[in-house]
Amino acid sequence: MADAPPFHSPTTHGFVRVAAATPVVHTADPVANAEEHVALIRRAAAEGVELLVFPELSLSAYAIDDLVMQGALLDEVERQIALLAPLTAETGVAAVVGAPLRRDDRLYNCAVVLGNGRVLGVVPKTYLPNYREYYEKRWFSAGGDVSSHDGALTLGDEEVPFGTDLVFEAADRPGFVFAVEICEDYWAPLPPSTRQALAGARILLNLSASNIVIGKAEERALLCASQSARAMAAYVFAASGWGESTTDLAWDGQATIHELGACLASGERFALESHLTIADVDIERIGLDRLRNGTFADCARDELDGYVFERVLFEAGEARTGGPLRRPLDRFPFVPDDPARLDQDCYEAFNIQVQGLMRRMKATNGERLVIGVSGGLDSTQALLVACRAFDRLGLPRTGILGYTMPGFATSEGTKSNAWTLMRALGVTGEEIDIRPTAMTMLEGIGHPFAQGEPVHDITFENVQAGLRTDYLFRLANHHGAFVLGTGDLSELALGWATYGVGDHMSHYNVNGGVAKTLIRHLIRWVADREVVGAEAVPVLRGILDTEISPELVPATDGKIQSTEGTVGPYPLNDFFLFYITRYGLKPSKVAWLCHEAWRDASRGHWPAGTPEDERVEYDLATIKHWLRKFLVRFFQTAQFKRSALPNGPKVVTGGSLSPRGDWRAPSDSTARVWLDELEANVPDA
Ligand SMILES: Nc1ncnc2c1ncn2[C@@H]1O[C@H](COP(=O)(O)OP(=O)(O)OC[C@H]2O[C@@H]([n+]3cccc(C(=O)O)c3)[C@H](O)[C@@H]2O)[C@@H](O)[C@H]1O
Ligand SMILES: Nc1ncnc2c1ncn2[C@@H]1O[C@H](COP(=O)(O)OP(=O)(O)OP(=O)(O)O)[C@@H](O)[C@H]1O
Ligand SMILES: NC(=O)CC[C@H](N)C(=O)O
Repeated sequence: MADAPPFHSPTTHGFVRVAAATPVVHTADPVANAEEHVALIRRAAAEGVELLVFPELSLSAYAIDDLVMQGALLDEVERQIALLAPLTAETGVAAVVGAPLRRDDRLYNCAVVLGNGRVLGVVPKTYLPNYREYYEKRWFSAGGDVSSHDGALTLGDEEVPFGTDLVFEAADRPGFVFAVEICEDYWAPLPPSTRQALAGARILLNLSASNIVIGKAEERALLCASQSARAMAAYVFAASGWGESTTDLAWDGQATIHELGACLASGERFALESHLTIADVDIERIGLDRLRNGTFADCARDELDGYVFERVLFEAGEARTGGPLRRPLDRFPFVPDDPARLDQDCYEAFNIQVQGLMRRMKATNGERLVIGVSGGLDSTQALLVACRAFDRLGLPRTGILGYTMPGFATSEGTKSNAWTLMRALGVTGEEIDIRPTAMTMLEGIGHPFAQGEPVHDITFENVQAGLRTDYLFRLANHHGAFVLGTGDLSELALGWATYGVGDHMSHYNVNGGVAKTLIRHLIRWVADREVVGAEAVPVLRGILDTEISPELVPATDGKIQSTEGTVGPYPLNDFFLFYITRYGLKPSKVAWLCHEAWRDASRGHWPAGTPEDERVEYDLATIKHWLRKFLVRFFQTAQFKRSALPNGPKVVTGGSLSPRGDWRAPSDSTARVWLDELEANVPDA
């Protein structure tokens, strides 16, 4: 039996390591340029790169004007291609180089794809710029109508596939399919890479020689980002830099790698040394996203009518890339590290919540709502949303009826936070002690706690959670109000709520679309910006410092009931939730990514405002332990709660778990397939 693929390799988890090369250019000197190529291919191999793209006309240089028509130069370019090809077998790197090549009395501006020691194929440039500073039609023929079915290209003694209809596919690595276009091609309204993607290419390469003028780098990055988003692909862009002739123009050597709209890596511009820009692209995620988004396949059916792409097969070989992962990876998928992005996300999340509630208040002519205020994170966030909604609707905050309802395990700390918060926000505060009613119910059902026995089981917990909800619903009737729900997305993922007659139910829930890790930052954001006034800021900071607890079971030996002690740390659960619901990734990949993100607290960035004591790390065994529990909760035991949810807005792309807002699943399923995959593919140590 073959050995299991190495767990700690990006290749095992569906990544391909790609690079954009920025060689120092030697004007009209193919021999010197080939030397730069050799050095960069070797360096790429040492970095575990599997696919490397060079700039446009990288073997001749781009800005050589009429010299590109010289026989000596064209012959030398062909000789250097023949010398470079074997290096791709020796190193295992597939390399795409730029070259002017002749066929049938025409000269083409080409991308030459080298792999497995030979020329796999040659793709001519489709769109030749011939305006302002560009004169390409003076030298080159446009390749748009060149099809590999109309004949090969002769290079030395070899006949190689030649056309704009080529996509290159690794026979031994599902989804490792790439295609190439050349500079101006992606300035066209319909770049060739669009159809290449529809034909199955997941990695799109652009060999470019784009002179730099003010503002151009931003424009190129925009095109790369948008093409990677629209074509649902990775887009690798390599522009020529230092050494290109500055007779009339200048060259910055921009190199970027984008995937599904996001920038994974960008190289140094205006550098004087040859260098590589490297990133691991997730071809599996691209495949899953295309699968999920039916529009991609529908568009392929419409737009590929009449186009026949030729698949050129090559061998990618065994996994050579070791960890760590070479791409940005947020520890908190719902909470970006970048402060500007986090600010924007908080602004949007808070306003989505506020707008959702305002619409419902308007639609019901509501002027009052009731909410249970515990002094915990979720009810605090819902209360902040309510205050802002009331302010914007011009309603007095006294119409928000906050009830703090101490039970058998409510601590003085949270109760006093609840009161301070309600007072600081100027809402109507009331207190209802639920213990006498809870005792009556426990007695009525014959529960041993009513006889003085310290039995703190699920029934004991749910009697309290249920009574609070019962009170809130009847108070709503009594005051002509509706009940504002507080349960968050992470709790819904875990089924961490009391079903039906419990905190699971409300008339409208503003938090159901917000993950717990984001709720923390939202409260911080509201406090920092004094969105609901300055008075509540100190108590909001105090609430952020309180351990998360349902406070349904009394503390033992001074230790309060810890939610995260039972369900696992929310940062891990939110990580699992995001990758499983948003992309449908396998548990083993989620575990590996999570380990990459969390194994070393000193690596990478933390979202602004993360306290020092929350900057922790997790080993693989811990991650596997909690992921196992998550899978059971998420796939097996919690869905019935999600199948019956109150209304509330979808907030994050990671998904809403409402059966109407996004996630649909059976309430009687099993977690077996996910657990089996986890056990089979994640080592214990
Ligand atoms: N698939 C399915 N279809 C229909 N019914 C199903 C079912 N699976 C279980 N059930 C039934 O559902 C009941 C179990 O569900 P449920 O009554 O909700 O009870 P359960 O999930 O066992 O307990 C609620 C949990 O949430 C925690 N909680 C409660 C309140 C607030 C917070 C918080 O911190 O936010 C946490 C609490 O500590 C406790 O661990 C059982 O009667 C079971 O028979
Ligand atoms: N002592 C309490 N007084 C009033 N309402 C409560 C009390 N305890 C719980 N609730 C209500 O039940 C909901 C669920 O309780 P839970 O403890 O999960 O939430 P929380 O305390 O707001 O937030 P977190 O789960 O982040 O601690 C609360 O949001 C609140 O609306
Ligand atoms: N080499 C090219 O195709 C350059 C054209 C491209 N539109 C540019 O502005 O850089």
